[in-house]
Amino acid sequence: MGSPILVVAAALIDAQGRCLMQQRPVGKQHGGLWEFPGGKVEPGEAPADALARELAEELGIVVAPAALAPLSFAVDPNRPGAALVMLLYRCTRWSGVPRALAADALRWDVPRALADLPMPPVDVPLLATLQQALAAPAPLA
Ligand SMILES: Nc1nc2c([nH]c(=O)n2[C@@H]2O[C@H](COP(=O)(O)OP(=O)(O)OP(=O)(O)O)[C@@H](O)[C@H]2O)c(=O)[nH]1
Repeated sequence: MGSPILVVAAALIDAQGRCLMQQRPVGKQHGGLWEFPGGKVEPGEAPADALARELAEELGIVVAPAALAPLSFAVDPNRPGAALVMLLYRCTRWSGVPRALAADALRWDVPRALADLPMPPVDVPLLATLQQALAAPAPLA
């Protein structure tokens, strides 16, 4: 197996505790499935910088890398050649209104409802972790 592919993704959470998922365009790998916005880390790029770049490209929003809080990670070994490692960050602060610049559709909903959507296998445990994190009492500031 070669080097893992590193993918960064964001759980954008609004004031009502809803999370944003986007639908991958039909024709791409995982086309039609619902995923967290994000993408591959480029060589030499810090993960949070890569995610801020992807969120600007895909949603047209501005996010400070410091506003991206690591939440969890998961490994998708279900690929030829190399495993995919996905780092999920939680984010509650951004500027702009997310638009579907790279996806077929966007959807805001509570994690419990999003779990019914078809999604890539690596997203399933990450969404479950997010659901638990949002259900837990808020940490002391
Ligand atoms: N952004 C994102 N990608 C995911 C998720 N789950 C998951 O398996 N992936 C996979 O991780 C990879 C993300 O890379 P990407 O979004 O830059 O891929 P891409 O095909 O759009 O870009 P590329 O054409 O430049 O390779 C894809 O293979 C995608 O299917 C997820 O929740 N969010």
